[in-house]
Amino acid sequence: MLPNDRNIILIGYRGTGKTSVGRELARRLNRPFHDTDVLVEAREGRSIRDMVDQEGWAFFREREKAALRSLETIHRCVVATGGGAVLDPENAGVLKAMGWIVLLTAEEGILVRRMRNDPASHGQRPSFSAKDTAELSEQDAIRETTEILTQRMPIYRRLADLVIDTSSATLEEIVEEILCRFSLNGSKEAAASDGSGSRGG
Ligand SMILES: Nc1ncnc2c1ncn2[C@@H]1O[C@H](COP(=O)(O)OP(=O)(O)O)[C@@H](O)[C@H]1O
Ligand SMILES: O=C(O)C1=C[C@@H](OP(=O)(O)O)[C@@H](O)[C@H](O)C1
Ligand SMILES: [Mg+2]
Repeated sequence: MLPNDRNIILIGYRGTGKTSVGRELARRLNRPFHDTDVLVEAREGRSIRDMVDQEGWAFFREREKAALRSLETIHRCVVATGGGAVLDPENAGVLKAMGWIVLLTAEEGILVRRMRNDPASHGQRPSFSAKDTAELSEQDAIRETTEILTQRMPIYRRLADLVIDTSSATLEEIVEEILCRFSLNGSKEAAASDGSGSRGG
């Protein structure tokens, strides 16, 4: 498979833009787009919030893992993962094998504000704590986000081939950066694989 035939996989915390960037990136590349949250909700016929409220987080994580497994053999696609998908080491291995991994990051306060302003949060982002997200003060939500990011960032960074801070970037700028780096990366890989990169000046 040519390097640029690889899948592009988006990882990162809730609200970093994986779904929005992934959808636009797929459009620009004219490639299929898969969002694991959407796959899980479609298969279960209910929202993530209902799944978690009625069955618990473990139920959702099992369905998320199955959704990821169903994507294992795809090529030339763009995949947006849910922010917690990488926590399962088997999922991390599947993602690493699936393609080129882009980690999206943003400052905690920006993430909290984006999620509070996102209508999709109610159904797709149930609280990790006992209190409902909407009941948390902004400060408590920032504190919760900071705590969870402290645990997750090492996992995210270990998997990432490219890291983009989205805190003050527009969707367009992020997509352009990924397209540019994907094409550069692809030509480097192609050169390395056919040896043309070794003929230095
Ligand atoms: N770069 C950005 N600048 C401003 N708002 C953004 C940006 N990326 C995403 N958003 C907004 O943040 C919210 C969450 O985006 P989403 O793509 O669902 O993120 P994720 O899939 O990582 O949770 C949405 O309301 C989206 O419009
Ligand atoms: O970070 C997480 O554990 C989660 C992130 C969400 O997806 P987004 O990252 O697309 O919001 C969704 O999978 C669920 O609420 C769990
Ligand atoms: Mg998403």
